[in-house]
Amino acid sequence: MNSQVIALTAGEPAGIGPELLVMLAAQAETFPAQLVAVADPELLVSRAQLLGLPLTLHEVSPGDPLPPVRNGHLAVWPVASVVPSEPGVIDARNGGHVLAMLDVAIAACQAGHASAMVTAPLSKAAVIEAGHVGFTGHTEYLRDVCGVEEVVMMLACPGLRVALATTHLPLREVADAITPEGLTRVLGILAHDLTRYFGREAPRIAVCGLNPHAGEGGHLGHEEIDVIIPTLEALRAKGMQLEGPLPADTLFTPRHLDGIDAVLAMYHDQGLPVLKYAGFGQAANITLGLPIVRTSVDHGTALDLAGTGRADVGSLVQAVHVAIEMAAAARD
Ligand SMILES: NC(=O)c1ccc[n+]([C@@H]2O[C@H](COP(=O)([O-])OP(=O)(O)OC[C@H]3O[C@@H](n4cnc5c(N)ncnc54)[C@H](O)[C@@H]3O)[C@@H](O)[C@H]2O)c1
Ligand SMILES: N[C@H](C(=O)O)[C@H](O)COP(=O)(O)O
Repeated sequence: MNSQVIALTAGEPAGIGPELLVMLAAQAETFPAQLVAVADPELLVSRAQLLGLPLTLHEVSPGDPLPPVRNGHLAVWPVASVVPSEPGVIDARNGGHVLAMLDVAIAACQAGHASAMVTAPLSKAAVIEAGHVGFTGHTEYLRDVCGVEEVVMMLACPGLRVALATTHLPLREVADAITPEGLTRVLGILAHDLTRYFGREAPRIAVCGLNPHAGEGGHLGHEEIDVIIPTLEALRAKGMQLEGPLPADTLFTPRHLDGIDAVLAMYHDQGLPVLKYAGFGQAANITLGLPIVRTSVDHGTALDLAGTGRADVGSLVQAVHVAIEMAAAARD
């Protein structure tokens, strides 16, 4: 009997999430933990039938005893979808269902029925169109439901960790969102959780500039001089090991990354393209700063692949392994 229980939310019903959960169930015995889907059981069964994959479901409630781990078997905490779902065709009426699965997984982690939650991809648009105006992603939703002021999105693949100073913001709003207070909170959470979950004592963090060539001494933007440099100096004075701000175009080269535990990028598409180029399919998305452990895949709903069986389960496998390692470290 494994002591860890990992709650897996199925994400957008029309996307690849449900079939990735079925693929994961096929290799359940390879994980040193019990996997529990938080999903619509009928949907999982229909995707398994469509792809010709083995699946026996065991419907239970959070806190109930779980069945023995066997390949092709999966425990499920049922959350019914609102309308039946066709692969690749989003129906926003299921947007609330997607959040309901998250709520069940979060509550299970908070109650100690799960050691961690791992999320399959959702469609932000579908959730917003279901009436959840202001929704921007799992990361911010978890922050709000867990009642913390700040969280940090970090994606990690073998050899590289990239965290973000700002997450799901229109590019036009990014510069104004980079403040001394925000950067201080983000760097504090990043350093703290690199130690707590990944054993990096006194972690070294390389920080990107915002502007081309880190502002070129103020000729190509002032955010480095006005905000980033003074914030890093203040944090260095308190003992944090910070490099930069460095020009983002050359920071992601082997010489600069040598000995660095994580890079802090200023915005989503400054850091994530590099990470996904380096490790798409074997990376995990990790939310730092939460009172619970949450990881996710490095990809989206891939509607073009849904129902084809061609989606790669690699990132979900990695996300589960990272969640198991983090939950074990948190328990120590
Ligand atoms: N964790 C999450 O919930 C998450 C993450 C990223 C994007 N999204 C959402 O997903 C939706 C689609 O986003 P997108 O088009 O930018 O990215 P996407 O990752 O869904 O697709 C980008 C490309 O990668 C391919 N791809 C994605 N996952 C794959 C897999 N497992 N195996 C093989 N190929 C794969 C797709 O076929 C597509 O060509 C958006 O609504 C976005 O917000 C959610
Ligand atoms: N920014 C993530 C990515 O590009 O992979 C993705 O949108 C998921 O974010 P959440 O985990 O906050 O939903």
